[in-house]
Amino acid sequence: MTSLKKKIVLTGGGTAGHVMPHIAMLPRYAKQGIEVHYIGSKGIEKKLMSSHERVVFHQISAGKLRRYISLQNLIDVFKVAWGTIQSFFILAMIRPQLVFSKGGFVSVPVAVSAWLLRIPVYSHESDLTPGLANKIIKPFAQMIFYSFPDTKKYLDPSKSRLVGLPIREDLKKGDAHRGAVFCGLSDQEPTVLVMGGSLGAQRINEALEEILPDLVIRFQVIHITGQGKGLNFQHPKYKSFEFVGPELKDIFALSDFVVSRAGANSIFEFLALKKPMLLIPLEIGSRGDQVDNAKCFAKHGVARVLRETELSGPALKQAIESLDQGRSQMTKAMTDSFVPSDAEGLIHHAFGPRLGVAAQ
Ligand SMILES: CC(=O)N[C@H]1[C@@H](OP(=O)(O)OP(=O)(O)OC[C@H]2O[C@@H](n3ccc(=O)[nH]c3=O)[C@H](O)[C@@H]2O)O[C@H](CO)[C@@H](O)[C@@H]1O
Repeated sequence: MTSLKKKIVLTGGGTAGHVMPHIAMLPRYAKQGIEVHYIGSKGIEKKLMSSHERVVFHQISAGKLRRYISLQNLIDVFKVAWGTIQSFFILAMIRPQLVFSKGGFVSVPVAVSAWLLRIPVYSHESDLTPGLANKIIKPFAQMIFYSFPDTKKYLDPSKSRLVGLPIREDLKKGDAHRGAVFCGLSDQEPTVLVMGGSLGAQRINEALEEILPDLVIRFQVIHITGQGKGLNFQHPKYKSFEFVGPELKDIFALSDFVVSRAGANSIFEFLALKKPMLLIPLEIGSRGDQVDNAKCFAKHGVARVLRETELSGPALKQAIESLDQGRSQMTKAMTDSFVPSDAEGLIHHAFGPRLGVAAQ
């Protein structure tokens, strides 16, 4: 029997990109008195959720959805099967009104178990083209929400809805001075932030290393390198981090523009904060989702793109200088955003009836 308490189960993981939109939604659930559970693996989702006291985290075994032949795939079949059994019993115990999946390999066993238990499954696609997890989840889901208007053509119109990408509200409250103090830099000098998504990007780091001695003549450089991918470069105008937690909002506020991978969360955050961006989408060894994300932003004049296959020190330097010159034009183009600016509609119009939340 379904209890009367409003409960939601969240799932998704593997990289921060599959967790951040859930974090963005947490204050909204709290405001509505909704009890939040998270089913995930021992990976990044556990780490990121552990600082949120109101979320009950349930760890399951997870495998990876690989697109190539590997012995590891066989082992992972058993891990996924065990993860499905674990999810089934966890969901049977919680009996939430719905499961909300953000994709990533851990979400598939949770969605399948929810479907077996007749618990409605909703999913959200961050990227322009649907990822493997969402493709698998599609038949089990009541509705797939999406971020980019162009995603519409990949989904069934009666079972999908454009809502944008939930951004952490907190990111809009950054302070440049606080950012400068945190980085040991000045808040009066032009500053560029270089980041390679939540995992860092070795190729971007290498190209940057080549041009750093030149770049710091003109700019302060903040570099988010990714775990274990730091450089041996020291300069008073260069500051690097492996990963940044709550201080990221202040770093964003301090930065005049950004050089980044084209992960959906990152680029929607830059758009919301009106940060001009040079995107170097992950291309080599990827399904190409970031290439599509970047192309779409470039088409709307809110990003410039440097292809990974053309990436080199000199190409990066030239692209940064050219972006610096075209910054104000890009900021102007960001004023009329081509996507919904927030995802309030998600909770009120989509989940609302299930969770007993009135539309506002
Ligand atoms: C290698 C890989 O599979 N990448 C995928 C992954 O990227 P990735 O996990 O890098 O995802 P995104 O760039 O979308 O999001 C990264 C998130 O981490 C945050 N952040 C980053 C660095 C940091 O120091 N602190 C911090 O909080 C960013 O602000 C952002 O919210 O998910 C994205 C969204 O589905 C996809 O588009 C990417 O293709």
